Amino acid sequence: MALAAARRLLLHAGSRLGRREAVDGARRFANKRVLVETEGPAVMKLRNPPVNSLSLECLTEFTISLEKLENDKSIRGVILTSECPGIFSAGLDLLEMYGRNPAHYAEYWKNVQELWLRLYTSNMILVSAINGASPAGGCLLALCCDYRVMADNPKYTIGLNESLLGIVAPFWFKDMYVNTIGHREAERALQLGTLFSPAEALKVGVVDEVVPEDQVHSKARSVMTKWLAIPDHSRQLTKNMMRKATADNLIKQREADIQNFTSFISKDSIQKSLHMYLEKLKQKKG
Ligand SMILES: CCCCC/C=C\C/C=C\CCC/C=C/C(=O)SCCNC(=O)CCNC(=O)[C@H](O)C(C)(C)COP(=O)(O)OP(=O)(O)OC[C@H]1O[C@@H](n2cnc3c(N)ncnc32)[C@H](O)[C@@H]1OP(=O)(O)O
Repeated sequence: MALAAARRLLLHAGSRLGRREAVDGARRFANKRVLVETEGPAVMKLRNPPVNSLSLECLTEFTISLEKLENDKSIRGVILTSECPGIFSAGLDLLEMYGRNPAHYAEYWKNVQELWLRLYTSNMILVSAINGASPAGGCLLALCCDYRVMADNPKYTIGLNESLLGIVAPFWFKDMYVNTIGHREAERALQLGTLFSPAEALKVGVVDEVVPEDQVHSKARSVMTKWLAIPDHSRQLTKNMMRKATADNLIKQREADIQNFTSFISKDSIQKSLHMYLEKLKQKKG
């Protein structure tokens, strides 16, 4: 209930802000964690420092921004990128999955599902400009896009690394990985929790193109121009034909998937794994 109210408030605030900035001629709208520019090809920038982790608030704002763009019939495509230097997204927020209660886990997972379904089945053209590290949920965001351009910086890695955390990527993460890189590569990468360098990601097909870091946005724009030249109706029907079965697989068992996640993540052994992983992240600094 509280989240629904927050969502209504954000939508309302978002549209007020959108109107005001449009009057200023700025053609953009924003909430705290997501900035959307609609001048030229629309660009959606995640800005949830330090690492663009997908907290509940961030997921909510992301979903609302996407909804607003979907409702604007003049917007046919969106470039998804990050405002946090060196990080595309660190994925799901570990602090939403650690040390909370089952009701919180259920609420969080419902929102993860919601964002995924919206992104994966969007009628808009989605191009990701991957300008930093993109593990797990960060990779998931990129995989939802129709085309992925990644910055050529060996420090940036991408992949579904859940098994390294002692957790398991759910079946719909797995399905999308299989759809993108094929069964054998997905099986190996999921078990090993592989984080691919840009060159490896290109080779295996996790990304479509790797370009020098200073060209990642211009390349994403030129890709968008090419895709915008295709008639919407035929492209959308084709996209739907390719993705519907995967999305439907979650839609028909959303509630069971929430229950699965909640009981899995609540286990003492899984909480212990997450604790150790969080400690490792802290120690890396010291
Ligand atoms: C058969 C049964 C099956 C049942 C299955 C059912 C359901 C499925 C169950 C679970 C599915 C869960 C799916 C999970 C998906 C995810 O996305 S999990 C998150 C994975 N993400 C990561 O592993 C990334 C971890 N982070 C990093 O590697 C690095 O932070 C970095 C992104 C490369 C950035 O490095 P750097 O710039 O050096 O920054 P720091 O490491 O110093 O980090 C800064 C602070 O940010 C905190 N942080 C980092 N990542 C996260 C995160 N994902 N969530 C929350 N917080 C994060 C980090 O701890 C630092 O915090 P402090 O400053 O120390 O407080």
